[in-house]
Amino acid sequence: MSLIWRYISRYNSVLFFNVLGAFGFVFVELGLPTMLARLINGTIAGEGRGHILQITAIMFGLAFVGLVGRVIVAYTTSRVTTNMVADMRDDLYKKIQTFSHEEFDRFGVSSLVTRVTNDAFVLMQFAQMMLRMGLMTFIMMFASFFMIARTSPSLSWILLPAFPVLLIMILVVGKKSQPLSDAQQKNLDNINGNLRESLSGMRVIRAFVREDFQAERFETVNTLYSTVSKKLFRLMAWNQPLFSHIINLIIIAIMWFGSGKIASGNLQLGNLTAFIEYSFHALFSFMNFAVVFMMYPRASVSAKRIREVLETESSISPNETGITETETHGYLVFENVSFAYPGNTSTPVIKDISFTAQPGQTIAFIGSTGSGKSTLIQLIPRFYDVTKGRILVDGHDVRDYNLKALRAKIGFIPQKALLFTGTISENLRYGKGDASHKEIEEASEISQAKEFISRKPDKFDEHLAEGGSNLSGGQKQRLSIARAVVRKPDIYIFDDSFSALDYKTDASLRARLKKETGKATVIIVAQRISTIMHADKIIVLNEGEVVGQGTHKELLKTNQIYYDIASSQMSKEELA
Ligand SMILES: Nc1ncnc2c1ncn2[C@@H]1O[C@H](COP(=O)(O)OP(=O)(O)OP(=O)(O)O)[C@@H](O)[C@H]1O
Repeated sequence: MSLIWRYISRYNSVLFFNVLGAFGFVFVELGLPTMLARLINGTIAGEGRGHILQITAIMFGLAFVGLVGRVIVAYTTSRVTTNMVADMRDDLYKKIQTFSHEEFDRFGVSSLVTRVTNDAFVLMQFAQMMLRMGLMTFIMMFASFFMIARTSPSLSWILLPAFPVLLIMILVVGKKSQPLSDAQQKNLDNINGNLRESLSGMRVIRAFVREDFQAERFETVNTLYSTVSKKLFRLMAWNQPLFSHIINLIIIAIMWFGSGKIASGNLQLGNLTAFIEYSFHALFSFMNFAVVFMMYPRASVSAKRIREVLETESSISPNETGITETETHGYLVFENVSFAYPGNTSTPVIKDISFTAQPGQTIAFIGSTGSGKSTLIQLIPRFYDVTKGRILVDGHDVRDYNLKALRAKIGFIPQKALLFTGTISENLRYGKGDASHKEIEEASEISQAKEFISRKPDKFDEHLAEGGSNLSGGQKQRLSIARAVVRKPDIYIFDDSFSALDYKTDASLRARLKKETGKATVIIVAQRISTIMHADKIIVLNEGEVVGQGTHKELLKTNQIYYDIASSQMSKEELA
């Protein structure tokens, strides 16, 4: 509730009209039976046509006010709740953007998607119910009781037993539905996760002819979701008919006792009619209020999930007031750096690594798979923070930098090239919005992408599908390199970014890149010896430790692991 209030209270003036509309509506709904009672009583008492006309005119007027009240409530409710959910999603998105990879790993991408889409939607539905019905029924309930007591205090007692019964029903349903709502949202996370994985991995699924297997997996999570949903809806399904049944019993009782009172001359017919109407309003308001209350557990689960995201502080602080300018550019120092993934602190993936890199130098990392190469380079732009030791960029600890300024120094080219929906030029300008056409052309030339771009019908305006899926792996890698080159960073980090290129393109790209990155520091992770053999320094990693450093020639002589990798890829003549 507090989360919803935090958002809807931003629209106080619209809310004011909502409350006004609700009061107007209640006034009319209770005013009409009051007028009806006067009409019936007056007619029976033999008051003339003038009286009937007067009351009918007032009832017309009231009905019109009621219409306006309803429209105001519906309009203001829709306005406030759509704004609420839009604001909430904006805040969630902004928050998620600040998350480090640790938080992404912890929440899981699918769960974050469900929280932003479905959980926010559940809250919107709840807020709509609350504003449309909750407030109105609340006012209606109290106003009806007042009118009931005023019309016939001696009949009012009939209503009393209904409320504890209805209250117990509400509480039982509320208590039972909370864990079911919780499970329902978690199962929805699982459906999302399953769907994400299987849709993005469709090619692998087809290649391995595992459609049936995947369909079974989907069916399992889908069945789990529907089983829990059925339980929840079954619980809800009993409610409304039971409520209506109790209300009907009470109305019958009122008619029974009311008729007795009319017969004995203690109650007028018009007053009984109005009393029944008031009782309907009181009981139905209570029922509607109960519906809102029963939606509460589900909404509170969603609110909790949204609050979890909004209240999570990123383990990597953006350090807004940190260093933004440095005197030197491209100096990189690792000082006894160790790192363990969060939640796995007992087994460090990087162990006590030290090295230095200077502008103009190329430092390469090689090692068996899982030796920690990708992890190590992710520490430089602070995707994760070191567990021990420190990393210095241009003489300052990376943690002392303004995070954006630190990342602006770095051109990171990830292992898996990811492009965004849009044109090629939009993708190339991703890191430098104001780059000229000449700059993006130059960058694509350096990254050996210009040739295939020129063969595209729309050249740089060629549209790329989601994730760049209408390009080959090598083309995506070349564009992802060009995107980094456009920024002209101080430090380039290539995380096995040449793996999808053929040997010839790989060689020409590195030759052009060498010229371009003359003053920059280049860090390369690669599996291919040919990609890194010309590096100024090659660092051999094994199980997170440095087991050798030197040039290609030196390592061939001194390092067995390096020699083994090299000999598996090069001929004897090349090795000699
Ligand atoms: N997000 C993560 N959470 C926990 N452990 C991880 C995570 N990412 C990687 N690891 C583990 O860290 C170790 C090093 O992985 P890393 O990706 O750095 O190796 P790599 O040398 O780059 O391998 P490759 O050459 O296959 O890409 C591996 O044992 C891996 O299982």
